[in-house]
Amino acid sequence: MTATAPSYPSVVPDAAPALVLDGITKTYRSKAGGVDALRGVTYHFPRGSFTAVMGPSGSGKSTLLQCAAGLDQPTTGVVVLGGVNLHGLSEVALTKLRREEMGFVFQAYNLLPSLTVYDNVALPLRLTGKRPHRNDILGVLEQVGLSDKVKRRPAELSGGQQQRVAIARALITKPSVFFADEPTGALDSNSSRQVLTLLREATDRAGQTVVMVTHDPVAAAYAERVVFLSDGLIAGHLDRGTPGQIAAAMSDLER
Ligand SMILES: Nc1ncnc2c1ncn2[C@@H]1O[C@H](COP(=O)(O)OP(=O)(O)OP(=O)(O)O)[C@@H](O)[C@H]1O
Repeated sequence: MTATAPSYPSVVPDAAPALVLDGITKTYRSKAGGVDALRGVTYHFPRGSFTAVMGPSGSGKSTLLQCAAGLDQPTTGVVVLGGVNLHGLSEVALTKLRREEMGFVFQAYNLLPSLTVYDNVALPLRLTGKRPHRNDILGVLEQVGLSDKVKRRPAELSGGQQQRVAIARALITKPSVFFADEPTGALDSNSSRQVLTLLREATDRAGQTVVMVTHDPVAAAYAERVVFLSDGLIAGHLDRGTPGQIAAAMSDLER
């Protein structure tokens, strides 16, 4: 891939972190025995930061994201998002928090095939009982460069365009934290660059926080910090690394 190096934010992160992981462990139990996917992860994600999470296959990246977003429960430890401790929240309260404060961008775009682009983007507002305003929907679609695709259905779009719809859908609720799991995994370099630039802008312009799991050092270089996981633990971090430096750090981990 040949993405150009991103610029970094002038935003100074607030003192209160957007997201806190405190002593997170996660053990999956199965008939074959337990798997310790996370073995004690403590990390503060500053407000307005863009953090990439990398690590070898099976190191616990997706598990970390799932626990941080309240999609799965840690075995022990605490997740605090925007000052709210997720532990002990009812499923209803957690769903509300997810819909209002979190945006999700996954490798599979998860758009509803029967809805138009416009209605896919309006959906999160409808789910929270808010009336979507046409100008707001058109505004985010313009932001992601899809003003001319409003009436299309997902199957009539390229992968990169579908992912940009998914980002518009995540942007519409103005979430404080974006969780992205391999958001460019299925995209070519040009589409990847567009998607990563949108995530970068969410932090730089709107002060939102992005946590992105990726295998791709070029994608990770859009973040100001890469946190490396190894065997369920944070093994270190790299600030403002180039793709080459990030790839070298990954090779060291995989040795
Ligand atoms: N539902 C599950 N049941 C049992 N074990 C699981 C489950 N989900 C994940 N694991 C195990 O937990 C560990 C961490 O998995 P996880 O998917 O978080 O890793 P990852 O770093 O995201 O991997 P990859 O890069 O391959 O996607 C692995 O050993 C995996 O096999």
